[in-house]
Amino acid sequence: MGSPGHGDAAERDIDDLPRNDANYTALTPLWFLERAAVVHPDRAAVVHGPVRYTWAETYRRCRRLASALAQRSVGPGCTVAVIAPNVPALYEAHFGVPMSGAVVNCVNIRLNAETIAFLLDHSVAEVVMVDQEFFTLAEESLKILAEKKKWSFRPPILIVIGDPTCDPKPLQYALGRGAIEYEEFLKTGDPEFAWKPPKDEWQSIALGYTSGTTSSPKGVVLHHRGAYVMALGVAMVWGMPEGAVYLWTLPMFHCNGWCYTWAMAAMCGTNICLRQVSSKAIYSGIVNHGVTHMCAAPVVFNNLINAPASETFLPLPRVVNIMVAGAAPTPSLLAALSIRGFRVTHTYGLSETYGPSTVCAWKPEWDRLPLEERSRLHCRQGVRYGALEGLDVVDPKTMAPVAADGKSYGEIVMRGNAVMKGYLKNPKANAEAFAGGWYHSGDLGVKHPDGYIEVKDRMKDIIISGGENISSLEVEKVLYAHPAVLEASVVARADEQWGESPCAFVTLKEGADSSDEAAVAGDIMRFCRERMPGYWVPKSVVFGPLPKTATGKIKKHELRTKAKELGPVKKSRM
Ligand SMILES: Nc1ncnc2c1ncn2[C@@H]1O[C@H](COP(=O)(O)OP(=O)(O)OP(=O)(O)O)[C@@H](O)[C@H]1O
Repeated sequence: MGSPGHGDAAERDIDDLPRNDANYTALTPLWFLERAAVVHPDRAAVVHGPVRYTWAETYRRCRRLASALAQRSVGPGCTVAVIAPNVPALYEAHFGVPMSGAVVNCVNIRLNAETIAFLLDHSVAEVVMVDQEFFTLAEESLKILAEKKKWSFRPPILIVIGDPTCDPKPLQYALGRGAIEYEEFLKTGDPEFAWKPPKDEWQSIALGYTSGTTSSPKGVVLHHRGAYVMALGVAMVWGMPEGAVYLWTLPMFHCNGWCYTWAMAAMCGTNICLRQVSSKAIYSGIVNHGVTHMCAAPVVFNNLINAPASETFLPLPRVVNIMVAGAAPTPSLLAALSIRGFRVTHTYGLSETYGPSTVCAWKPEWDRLPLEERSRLHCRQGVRYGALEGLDVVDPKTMAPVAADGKSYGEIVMRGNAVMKGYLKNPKANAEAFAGGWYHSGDLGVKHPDGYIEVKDRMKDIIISGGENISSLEVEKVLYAHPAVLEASVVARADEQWGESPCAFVTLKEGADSSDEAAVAGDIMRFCRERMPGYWVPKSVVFGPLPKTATGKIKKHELRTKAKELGPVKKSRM
């Protein structure tokens, strides 16, 4: 069969035009900073207490950082670890470190010294930048590392980040121990440093370790291309306007703040730093700084809606957009936020996908539905980001998509430019994670007839009772609707009769009558029985505070250990 249209193949050269320096450049989010400094040089870029840097200043500071690192031979192939809460230096590291060619590794500040020693060793960190409050933690980690490596230990360059909003003593201590002060380090760098973008967009920009809620930490490596694509993708999905004021309620060390670090430069917005997240600090940011956007795990927003009136500022002075992800929000949480005037966007993703990769894209026709129905639909994790090319729910063995019936369980898998390069030095984990040409999330979900996916559980969290799957998330949704429940988490407990049965760990709201725990537990079980199949109802309810990760996720593995300590649920005599 001849080719359609005019002429023969030799005459068509539509695909023969070559790339050159004028029409092709490696994608990187670093250019966003250069542009922000040109477009809005005087606009506040980073605000932290009395500290305020404009975009022009931020660009100069980042170039200084890159130059100071380069002068010490820190460049491509090197890793710079940063141990800090949400302070300006951590934001600057997202640009300054990759501008030197090196990779930024933002370390979770809630880890212990042994784990940090493991990470610094694994990533071969050449530089450790540490906030003054965490200096002794870093010192302890380096001591552990030195003991382990013995003669082969090459101490990294140790930089301490001082914070004028804090007690100066820890800073003085760090300086006395020979650490270089961050501001002094910056002074050694050139503010006009001619940084170079990566030659290849596949070059690594960031390394982040998984929090280890399901296994030991794995080093997730991200590239410049993915960071660029996602920086634009996360702004687009939210309809984020130019000049947005973003409150850092989400740790920047958690997947680079879901790429909002780089996105804020793309949008020439203002970053409001928060050392410590509290409901009071959030409302104060909204009132005093004009915050328009913030992200966090459900637990942060759950605290916000349950905050005492003295810490609350309602009605909100303007619409405040919040993005919730990191764990499943419940319909009751979404409804409560909506009633208070927050515009909620629900997204879902993992460290391995640069943060969120699905969004429960809102449909205008849902506006007409009753609040309860709206919240139920909104709890679903939704559809893929524009920045992700593939997402499905499949049978993990055959890779065949499950039926879009809202019932058939499968594994959620992703593919595209917003999927990590891989785990650092872990070929076995990479082979498993990328089996069949997809990234395997380890999350179980269903696909609804409208194409929206819904996470049902982590594969490791699903409860199998008498051969039936019970989604711990579904049980939690109901528990959160109980008027006395502040927080709840459900795990499997061994059961003599059914193999496993749900065990609920619950924290009660302030003011709830907890004098008779057995009576409250009975009431909770009754409440569940009226709203779910009998075999879903928790057979045990344990009261107390719930263990959480730095990002506010409930540590289910610790609860599973507690459930194990309780021993099996005895066979009931009928
Ligand atoms: N909107 C959401 N709804 C339900 N679950 C979510 C949502 N967003 C994230 N998650 C859960 O969080 C997980 C990703 O979390 P993250 O990448 O931060 O790893 P982690 O749990 O902190 O650590 P580790 O991978 O070591 O267990 C997802 O796999 C999913 O189980």
